Amino acid sequence: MISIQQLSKVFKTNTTTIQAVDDLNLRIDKGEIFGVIGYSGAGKSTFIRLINRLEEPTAGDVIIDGQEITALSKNQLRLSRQEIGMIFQHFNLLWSRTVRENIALPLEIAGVSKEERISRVDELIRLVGLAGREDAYPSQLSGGQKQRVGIARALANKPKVLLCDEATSALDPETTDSILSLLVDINEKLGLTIILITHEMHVIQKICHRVAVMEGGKIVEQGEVVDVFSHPDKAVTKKFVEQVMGKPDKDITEEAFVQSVESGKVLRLHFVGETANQAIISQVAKKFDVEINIIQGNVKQTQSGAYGSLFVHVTGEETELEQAINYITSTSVEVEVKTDA
Ligand SMILES: Nc1ncnc2c1ncn2[C@@H]1O[C@H](COP(=O)(O)OP(=O)(O)OP(=O)(O)O)[C@@H](O)[C@H]1O
Repeated sequence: MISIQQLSKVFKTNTTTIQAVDDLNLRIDKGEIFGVIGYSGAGKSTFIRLINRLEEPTAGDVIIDGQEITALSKNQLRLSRQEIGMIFQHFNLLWSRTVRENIALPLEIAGVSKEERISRVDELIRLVGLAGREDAYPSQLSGGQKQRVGIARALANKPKVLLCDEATSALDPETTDSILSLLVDINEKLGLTIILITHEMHVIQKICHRVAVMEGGKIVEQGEVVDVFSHPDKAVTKKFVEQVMGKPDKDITEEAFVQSVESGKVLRLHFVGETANQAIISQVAKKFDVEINIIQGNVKQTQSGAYGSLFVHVTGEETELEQAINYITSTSVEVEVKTDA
């Protein structure tokens, strides 16, 4: 759906030259939720604004659904932008217009008839969960509601792509989650391709299929979210993974527990991908005559399955224990035996 080739942006001021985006290459599939994460100054905002040419590239190409965006004239670009919706951290709503009027604005600009506008706006209001608030002004809305208006407005012209520029950064955690769920819902219902930029790994974990990590204007690492979570390569990626997983578990309590058990086995079960969805613990407890105690665990759901580990103590007859471990190993859960008491 989107192909980005050797994309660069250099800002020149009187005193300095800043390479904000440096030779980016990326392919994003149709229907994908693709996240770009990076710290402040990494070049994320510049990158996302280059996609719809809110920022003009210094070099490189952006191709969306076969159309070379970077080759369009100003007039062609205006039309083409109707197919690229965008939402912003601070919503960018018109304060003098109601919810309904804000959502209708891009339809007015596109020359859609009044009758059609009314029915499209009604449909969008239902889609984003704003029924009952149609006639409110932005100043009367909560942050989450304002972003819902932003999303409805971005979707008004049925775009192929939705760009999200730190869309949840101004929201509290609970509202963030409700907006992220709405984005997943829209992605699934409409098959919309979504590109988002963020500095929060939680956002990536919750809704993205793939992620690219940006640093110094470059993409330093990219892949499926679970793969990046389980094998972060670069130091910057490891720090982002720690944001949601905490520091790698080398904690004293684990060692102390391993020392203290008198029978059974202490295992660490590693989940990467689909497996955590299979309720493996309850299956093992039902199939084999063993007791399983979960000592500690940290498993996060991502769009492409779960990632994390569980630290468990399993007790029972030796043969049952062995069969249980063999069974777990036969799934894609990785088993690490910490003790053999
Ligand atoms: N209009 C501009 N003129 C000059 N320099 C700019 C301009 N816009 C961005 N930059 C510089 O480009 C670099 C990348 O900025 P950008 O805003 O894209 O990063 P970011 O990862 O989105 O960070 P943040 O989340 O803080 O916005 C920074 O060094 C920034 O100062």
